[in-house]
Amino acid sequence: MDGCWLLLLGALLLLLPPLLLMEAFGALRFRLKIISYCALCVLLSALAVPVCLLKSGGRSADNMSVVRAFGRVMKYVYGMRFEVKGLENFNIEGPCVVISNHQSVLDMMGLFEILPDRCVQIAKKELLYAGPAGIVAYLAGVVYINRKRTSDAKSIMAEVAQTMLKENLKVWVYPEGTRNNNGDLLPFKKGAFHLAIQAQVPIIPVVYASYHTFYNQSRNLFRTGKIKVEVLPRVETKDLMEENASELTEKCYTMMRETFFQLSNKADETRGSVLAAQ
Ligand SMILES: CCCCCCCCCCCCCCCCC(=O)SCCNC(=O)CCNC(=O)[C@H](O)C(C)(C)COP(=O)(O)OP(=O)(O)OC[C@H]1O[C@@H](n2cnc3c(N)ncnc32)[C@H](O)[C@@H]1OP(=O)(O)O
Ligand SMILES: CCCCCCCC/C=C\CCCCCCCC(=O)OC[C@@H](O)COP(=O)(O)O
Repeated sequence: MDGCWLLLLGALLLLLPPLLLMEAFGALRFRLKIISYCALCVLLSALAVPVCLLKSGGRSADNMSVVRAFGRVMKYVYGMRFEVKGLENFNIEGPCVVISNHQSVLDMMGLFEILPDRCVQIAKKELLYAGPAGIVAYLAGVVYINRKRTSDAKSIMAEVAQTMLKENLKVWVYPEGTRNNNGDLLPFKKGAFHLAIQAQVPIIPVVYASYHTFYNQSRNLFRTGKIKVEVLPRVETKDLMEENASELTEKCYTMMRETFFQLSNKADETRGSVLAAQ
């Protein structure tokens, strides 16, 4: 009997190094792929900077179409395909606030896939220091906010409400406020909804299905895949006041969460925590 246990232990000890090696190799491969993705973003940005400068001579939302054209290269390199529904909902006269869920740095591919003309994003100020990517985003009109200084962020958003009307801009906000890949949506921050109410412009919610089948940081998974996207019908904000911001936030959150589960083929929201646990 003792011999049996020893044999089993020996087999386990023999298996352990290759298993650990495979795990380490998986982690390394995942890291390298993410680093190469970021490097490609930086490289494409460096190529786009002079084109933006030649096109507009400085910072302008028109440059975003240049960034979009360069950015669309990435989906071919990383084998991402998109299935988009409701694109016609972007066809509205005048400015609006676009809100979408934010899962990972890979979202840049999904952003450039459907980004309408003259649409700028709200981004955390740290991205300004991402070398050429920060510079090209600045040239394309991206608005940087300091999330740690809420009062500064709010006053910048209040300025954006004026600018978007003056310059006929769409503004893309990630209302979760950070990347989140846990198989559910995080509760929404309220900045996007105050912005839409202050400017009295509609909100267009956009939902990307969960990446869990092809991308998961905790499982070192990053392979090619298909991403379902749905652009939902606009939500009007006309005649809403500041005190309505919370209910507007709740309404959009509920609608987007439902769509997120539908697109991600989840029967109900409890699946979210199951995926998070994987
Ligand atoms: C060339 C190819 C390669 C290219 C690569 C580069 C290309 C670059 C181009 C694309 C760039 C894309 C970049 C994407 C980047 C994405 C990000 O960085 S996501 C992170 C940053 N974005 C956000 O954080 C936006 C979402 N956050 C908010 O809107 C927040 O609300 C906030 C304004 C930051 C404030 O944060 P916080 O205080 O934590 O938030 P709340 O809980 O919502 O609010 C507290 C309180 O304040 C009220 N309030 C909020 N906003 C306002 C307002 N504007 N006016 C008045 N009052 C406001 C809110 O109602 C709450 O009060 P209440 O009493 O509890 O209701
Ligand atoms: C010359 C110096 C060169 C320095 C290069 C630095 C490396 C730059 C790395 C990546 C550049 C690609 C940037 C693509 C834009 C990514 C947008 C994004 O997904 O940001 C995350 C942000 O939304 C939320 O951040 P958190 O989840 O809160 O954290």
